[in-house]
This record gives sequence, structure tokens and C-alpha cells, in this order.
Amino acid sequence: MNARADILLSAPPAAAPREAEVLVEFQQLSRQFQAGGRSVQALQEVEFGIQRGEIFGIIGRSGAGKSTLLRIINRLEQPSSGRVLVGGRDLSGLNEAQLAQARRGIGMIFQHFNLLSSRTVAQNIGLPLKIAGVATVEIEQRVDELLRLVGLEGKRDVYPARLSGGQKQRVGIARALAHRPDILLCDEATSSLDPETTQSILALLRDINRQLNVTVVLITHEMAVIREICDRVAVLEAGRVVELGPVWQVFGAPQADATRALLASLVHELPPDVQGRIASEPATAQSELLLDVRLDGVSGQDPALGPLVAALGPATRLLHGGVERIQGRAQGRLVLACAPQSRNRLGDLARQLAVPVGNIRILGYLDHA
Ligand SMILES: Nc1ncnc2c1ncn2[C@@H]1O[C@H](COP(=O)(O)OP(=O)(O)OP(=O)(O)O)[C@@H](O)[C@H]1O
Repeated sequence: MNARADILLSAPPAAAPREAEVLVEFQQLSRQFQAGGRSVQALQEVEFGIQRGEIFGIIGRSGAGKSTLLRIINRLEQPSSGRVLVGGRDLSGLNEAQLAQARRGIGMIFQHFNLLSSRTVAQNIGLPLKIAGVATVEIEQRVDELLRLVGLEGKRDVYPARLSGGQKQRVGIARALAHRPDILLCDEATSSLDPETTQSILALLRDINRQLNVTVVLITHEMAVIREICDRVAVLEAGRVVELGPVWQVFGAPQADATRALLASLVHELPPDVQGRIASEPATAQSELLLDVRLDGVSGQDPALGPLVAALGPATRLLHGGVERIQGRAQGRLVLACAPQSRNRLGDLARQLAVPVGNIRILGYLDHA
């Protein structure tokens, strides 16, 4: 699907070298809510900029303020104090018509797609244009371009109920791009999709970003998504930005406790496609048991593969690992996938590797559904 976005939708091509132009700027932004007679400080003195052309991630624990921050960009929420500039412009002084016009430059997609079930794919995509009073012929033409962009040419007249989750999100993306926005806000856009579909939607978002130079701002609970496509990331904790920087830096050497806690799911350094498929229970009979084995020098030997397979069964696979010898002892880590029944043989495995059984952790189950 990646190649789809080479259809440039009659937009000018992205300039090759991107200049660091700040497109969204938060200035001393705070937001309070009154709930049940008490005040909740959802955002506190947030101050940073998002550059044109980047894919920017916002992460944080539940309740940290991510949605509020995202929704303030297109004024679905209002700041209590401070300012947000979009393209150098403060949207707070605008009347309704001006705000509607400004919002056309900011598309948004959602976790649950928010499609109208009584409208076809084409009607859903064309709706923002219809509302804006665009002529029918022009809408038809634009909808065709957008259908090609998201790879849904064959689904023009289908109703949402007949689409898969990934296809629904493609419709959501097409609709969000109808007005050729500069910014695309993504609110947990892949959180209800399976790992493979997530990858294809991320590839589409990346293509849209690169080919159309649309700035993407996304919030997600999935750290693997941030690692996969974001250029920079901000970490929110109790409404404050506690860390911000390029993803390689923040994920490679997290400074804040909040960041370290969020990244705990990635410490095993599994490839993103594996990371996204780990579940706490086996989903199907084909699901594999995933083990993390720490070799901490107790064993004097490098782990031999034969006895390891003898303990866990012939279907055992090595997914990730590294062993080094320090002062003649094996140190390292192995991540193994094996048959779920091997769960009862962890004692054997510990004996074969000459490690305490506590060095073997069950990470979960790898789903192949
Ligand atoms: N309309 C509202 N009225 C009252 N409190 C609100 C409202 N919207 C958000 N809050 C509160 O503001 C804080 C930040 O909420 P927000 O939804 O922005 O966090 P979040 O990081 O997006 O959380 P999650 O990951 O769970 O979606 C929370 O304490 C939340 O309960």
C-alpha cells in the first residue's frame, strides 16, 4: 500500500530539504477542568513547538493530558491560559466561520474511526467537502483521488459495516485529508487494529507525511508505534512535559521516571512486529509461548542449543539474544518462542542452561492469528 501515496493528489511536491519551521507552538499552555466540585489540572505550562513536516508523538500514562493537548490544537478543547499558535496564528480570537475555515487545515482521525454508518465510503470521505459547499463534480473527483491514495478504489459504494477495521481507518484518513490539511491529528489511530493492520496504517501515514508533507501529531499507548514512525516524542506526566526529543534519544536513554515506566514494554528489544503481537493469553492453538532467559554468569558454559531444544521441544525458535563471555562465564539474554505446553518444562530448561529458574520469565504468548 505504501506506493499509493505517490499519487500526489494535485498537491505541490514536498520540498526536498525541510526547514525547521515551527507549525504548532504551545506557549505556557494550561488547561483546568472542574469535575465533581474539584479542579483537575489537565495541562500545566506546556511549552514546545512541533515542526512542519515531522511526525510527532505524545505519550504518557492514562490521564496525563495527551488527548487534551491534541484536541487543543484544533480547538475541540480551549486553553485555560497560555496560547497555541498554528501556522503562527492564534485560533482563539476567531469567530465560528473563521474557525471552521482554520480547521480545514487540521485533519483528525480516531481510534473508533467515527464513520457514518448510513453513508457509503465515498459519501463519508466527501462529507467535509459537502459541508464546506464544494461543487458535486469537484467532490467526486477529489473522492476518487483520495480512494486511490488510501487503496480503497474498489470500495467506493460500500457501507462501513462491510469494511475491516483497517479499511475503516483508511476511510477515516481519506476523509481527514479531504481539505488537503497541513496537519493530521491521530488519536490512538491504530489502537483497535491488529498488529499487521497497524503496520500497514503506519506505512500509509508515513507515506502521507513524506509525500504530501503533512505534519502528523499522534497520541498512542503503543510505544512500538512511536518507535516505528515518529521523529520526535514528548512525554507528559500529570499535565507537564517531562521529556522531549528525538525518538532515538528519548527511547535510547530515557531520563524521566515516567518515560522509563512507559518504555518497560520495550526493554526486551524485540522487533516491533513481534512486540505488537504479544498477548497475555494464547489467542489460538498456534500461539507460541515467549520466554525471556537471563544468563547471569552462573553457568560456566555457553548455552548449547541441543539440550535447550530437548527441554522445550523441537518447535523452539530463538527470536532475539546475545551471549558474551565475561571471565569465562556466559552472560546474556535469550528470547525464545516455543510450544505453549513447554510452560511445564521451565525447570528442565533452567537445568539445561544451569541458571536458577527465576532467571526464566514468561513474556506472554506470540499470536499468529
Ligand atoms: N471534560 C473533562 N472534564 C473533566 N475532566 C477532564 C475532562 N477531560 C479530561 N479531563 C481530565 O483531565 C486529565 C487529562 O485527561 P486526558 O484525557 O487529556 O488524558 P490522556 O492522557 O489522554 O488519558 P488517556 O490515555 O486515558 O486517554 C484527566 O485527569 C482527565 O480525567
